[in-house]
Amino acid sequence: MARHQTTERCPMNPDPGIIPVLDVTRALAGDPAAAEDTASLLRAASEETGFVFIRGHGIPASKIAAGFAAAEAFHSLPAAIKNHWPINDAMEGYLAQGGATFTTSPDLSAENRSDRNAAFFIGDIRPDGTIPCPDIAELPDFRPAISALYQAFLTLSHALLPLYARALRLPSDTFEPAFRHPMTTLRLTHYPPAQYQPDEYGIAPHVDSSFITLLAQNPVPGLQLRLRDGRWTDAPSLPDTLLINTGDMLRRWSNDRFIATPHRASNASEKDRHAIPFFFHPDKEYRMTCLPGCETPERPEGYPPLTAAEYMTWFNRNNYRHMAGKSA
Ligand SMILES: O=C(O)CCC(=O)C(=O)O
Ligand SMILES: [Fe+2]
Repeated sequence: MARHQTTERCPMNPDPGIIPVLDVTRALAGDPAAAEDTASLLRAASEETGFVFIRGHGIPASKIAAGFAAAEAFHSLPAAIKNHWPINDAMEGYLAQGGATFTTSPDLSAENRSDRNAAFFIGDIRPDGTIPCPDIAELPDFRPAISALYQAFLTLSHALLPLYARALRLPSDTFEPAFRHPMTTLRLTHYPPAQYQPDEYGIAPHVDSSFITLLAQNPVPGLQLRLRDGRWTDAPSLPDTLLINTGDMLRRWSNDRFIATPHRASNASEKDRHAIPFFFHPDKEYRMTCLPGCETPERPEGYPPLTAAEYMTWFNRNNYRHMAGKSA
């Protein structure tokens, strides 16, 4: 089997080459040489860009299309129906436009306007293995389509863990004990066409709390990343790929070796933008202590050990208005 792998330039990106495109087909099929090559490309992407498109991820296009169809149908329902599942303290349910503004850090989000998106959040898998996606009488396809997509994202996230371990030059099974009952959220986000005011966004600048986030986008682009030099650049919606980014937990756990790149999204088009991110976090009680090899003389250990749950409490309090002042 050929060992050589390349990252492609991204043809639709106005700043070409910023987000590498990585074909993970052979690595996920278990070819060890391909896994090493893929891991080293993932290392470069995680150290420099924090975002990478992946191809060959194995999730059928039809499953993703069915997920988007279900998400679009949900967001088209009357508000009175959507509000049957109001967002709760576990961050599950429907958050209408106006409910959230990301304020992760003042240098990312000094403004105070509400984000111009509406979102439906499906949270952690229950102890009996159920995906907590409601049955919606008006939309019989909703639960099956969304549960299937959730499951596919979860399976893929687990499959990527050995590559992330190798990318950090650690044994392939390093992350297994941390992801036995991962905290996971699937978010169905709708960015309607809108006239944006200055300092107003579809989703304001932020970093994700996750270990990694997997993102599916409909064909309407709108995501932007802040590069290391401070410039913002557009990310395209690239067909047949998923976009993966490093979240803040992996950044912290790797002692800043892998970067969590600030990003934001808006919809300046006349079409509806839909995005479906899947946030993959370690087990609640798993204590993240600086990963081996991430402590160097130039970069001495900077972060005290913290459980994933402790981190999430901090993150949610700082990022969602309805959680302000609440304890976990
Ligand atoms: O809409 C997008 O493309 C990205 C959304 C995002 O960054 C998020 O939900 O955390
Ligand atoms: Fe994000």
